[in-house]
Order: sequence, then structure tokens, then C-alpha cells
Amino acid sequence: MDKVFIEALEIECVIGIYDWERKIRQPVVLDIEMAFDNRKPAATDDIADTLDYKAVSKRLIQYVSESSFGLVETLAERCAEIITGEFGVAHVRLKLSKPGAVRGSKAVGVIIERSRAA
Ligand SMILES: Nc1nc2c(c(=O)[nH]1)N=C([C@H](O)[C@@H](O)CO)CN2
Repeated sequence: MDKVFIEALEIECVIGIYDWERKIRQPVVLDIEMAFDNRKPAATDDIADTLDYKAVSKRLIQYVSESSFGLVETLAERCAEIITGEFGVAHVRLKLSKPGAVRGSKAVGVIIERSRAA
């Protein structure tokens, strides 16, 4: 299956389980792969036939920047729900990284794969 992807989308939000984390904003980074049949937009050359990565990015920037979850798991799940539920994506792979959260690591986080509810 073809994919539409969004790589290294960095968004600041409140995220974390510790008291000090509730008082600051930290970056999270999203890497997203969305299943989509790209043959139609390739044939029509029409943005209306695409899975518009700019529209998906704008929606996630709005949602994540206003969010304040404790766990990266929760935020990743909500983002996947937006992608499948609001954009009709049949299958999404989403990596949510929290850079700098663990000293000595480049980033930590989660990778999830979700399919649209039938
Ligand atoms: N699996 C997870 N482990 C941890 C999380 C998390 O969201 N998921 N969060 C933290 C802290 O908030 C940490 O990022 C602060 O440095 C610890 N472990």
C-alpha cells in the first residue's frame, strides 16, 4: 500500500508525569506514515484527491500544542485517533519522540500502529 508521510513534526506542549514537567512546555516530535492509495491524485494532479499532509499537520499542531497529558502513550493514541477518525486513514504508524527526556539518549517515546474502526 502507498503511504503519505510526515517526518519530524516538532510541536511544543505540556507532557510528563513529574511536577516540574507540568509547569513547562517541552517538544515532542511526530513521525507519521499513513496508508493511502496515491494513484488517483497522481492521475488527476488535484489536491482534492490527496491525503493532504499539510491539513493533517495543521490539525495535529493545533491539538498537540493545546494538550497536557502525562504519558506519551496517551498523546500518541489521541493523535492516531484524529488521523484515522477525522481523515479517514485506514492504517497509521505513528512514532512520538520526546527528545532530551532521558539524559544520554537522543530521544525516547513510543511507536504505535492503528487501523480505522470498521
Ligand atoms: N513509557 C513511558 N515511560 C515514561 C514516560 C512516558 O510517558 N511513557 N514519561 C516519563 C517522564 O515524564 C519522563 O519523560 C521525564 O523525563 C518517564 N517514563
